[in-house]
Amino acid sequence: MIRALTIAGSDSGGGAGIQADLKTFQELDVYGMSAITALTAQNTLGVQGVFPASAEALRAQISSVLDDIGTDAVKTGMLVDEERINVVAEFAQDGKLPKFILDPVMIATSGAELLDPSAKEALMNKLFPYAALITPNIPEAEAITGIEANSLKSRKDIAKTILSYGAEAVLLKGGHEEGTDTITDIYYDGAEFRYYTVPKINTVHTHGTGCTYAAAITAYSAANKEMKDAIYAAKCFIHQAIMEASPIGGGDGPVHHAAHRTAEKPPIFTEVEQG
Ligand SMILES: Nc1ncnc2c1ncn2[C@@H]1O[C@H](COP(=O)(O)OP(=O)(O)OP(=O)(O)O)[C@@H](O)[C@H]1O
Ligand SMILES: Cc1ncc(COP(=O)(O)O)c(N)n1
Repeated sequence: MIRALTIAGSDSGGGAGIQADLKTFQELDVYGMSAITALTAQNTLGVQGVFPASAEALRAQISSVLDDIGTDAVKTGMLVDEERINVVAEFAQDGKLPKFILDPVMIATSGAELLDPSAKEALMNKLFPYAALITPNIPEAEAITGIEANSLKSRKDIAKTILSYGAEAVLLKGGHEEGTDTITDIYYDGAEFRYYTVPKINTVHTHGTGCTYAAAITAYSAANKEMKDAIYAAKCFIHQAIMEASPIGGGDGPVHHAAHRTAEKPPIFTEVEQG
């Protein structure tokens, strides 16, 4: 059985965070495990409360899972603050986080703060160097680098800057791009840029897209797909999940994690450029 561990926050509404990750792992036939960084009281309208797990509780969860079951890949999502980042960094420094997919979650779609802004440097300095892939969305990438993502050139500069912190690769997600008919995610690994372009789906039901996408990349990496192939397969999975997202609740509904079972394969245009 292929195994994957997610270290992230719990979304009581079931659309993002740990819940999205475990649903995605299950859909992709990967045995899912979790270490919870915080409970959030959350629904499709927003985040009503955040209740961090103690550093001790977080460390104990990760140790319990790794000491007995082990894992083939690890994903991180909401890490709350520097204290919890330090716990994850202990495991990273000990070489215990294989195929580490780091989703630098900072602010929820609804606007809620999921990472203390003063913890940004710790995330970059203590965890980025251990990541196989970092998956920022546009606002996160701008906050990390201080570069405005207003052109292709600036996006490529952002990818290069993030990679310079020591990760193996970066995937700059384009979901927040405005005024376009297509969305492009940009991959960079120091040797090449790879552009994954899809038609934009006209929907507000995108709660959990970032978590689900990174979880699918983690699942495919755990199953030994090369990173670029894992991203392509995950892109297909997330696109189908957004296409069939449901208007559950009164706000921005969650993506449909089981959509890949029945939905048609989306057109994904891939372009490669030496970098
Ligand atoms: N309207 C859309 N149509 C097609 N693909 C989309 C759409 N919105 C997001 N995506 C895709 O979903 C994935 C997640 O991208 P996004 O930039 O929204 O991440 P995120 O902001 O971290 O997600 P979240 O909404 O969970 O915070 C990317 O592959 C992106 O291209
Ligand atoms: C626990 C948790 N983790 C991550 C997100 C980000 O997801 P989104 O931006 O889709 O709200 C979230 N809302 N909640």
